[in-house]
Amino acid sequence: MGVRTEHVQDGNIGETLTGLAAVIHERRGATPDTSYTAKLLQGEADSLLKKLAEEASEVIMACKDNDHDHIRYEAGDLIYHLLVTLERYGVTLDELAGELDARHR
Ligand SMILES: N=c1c2ncn([C@@H]3O[C@H](COP(=O)(O)OP(=O)(O)OP(=O)(O)O)[C@@H](O)[C@H]3O)c2ncn1[C@@H]1O[C@H](COP(=O)(O)O)[C@@H](O)[C@H]1O
Repeated sequence: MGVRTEHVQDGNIGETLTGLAAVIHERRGATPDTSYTAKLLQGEADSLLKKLAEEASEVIMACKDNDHDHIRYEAGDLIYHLLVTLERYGVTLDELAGELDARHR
């Protein structure tokens, strides 16, 4: 686990996810030497998928500890790695939104 963020202000989830997904998309063309995201996008697919599973486990462990700040921090890692995974496999955020919307209409 990296340095835990103890105090954060609320944000706008739509803007945040859209902005982060756009940066991740741009990293398709970046060099893996300078960008962790580019390394996940261009390296072995299994390395990314393993990382995704690890991050999910870290969220679960934080929940077991009932540690609010830690849950938020690990959820951030999980969502970031999920966004990288969606980018790598060509699923857009608009598609994801459509999938979720179709379930509660
Ligand atoms: N949002 C993130 C983001 N969240 C998490 N991470 C990385 O995901 C990794 C998480 O790994 P771990 O949980 O294993 O934590 P760790 O501290 O590295 O390792 P351990 O101590 O657990 O062994 C860390 O390397 C984090 O830096 C992220 N890396 C990048 N971004 C964003 O992605 C965009 C592109 O950044 P570059 O990757 O630098 O191009 C930018 O907007 C960044 O802010």
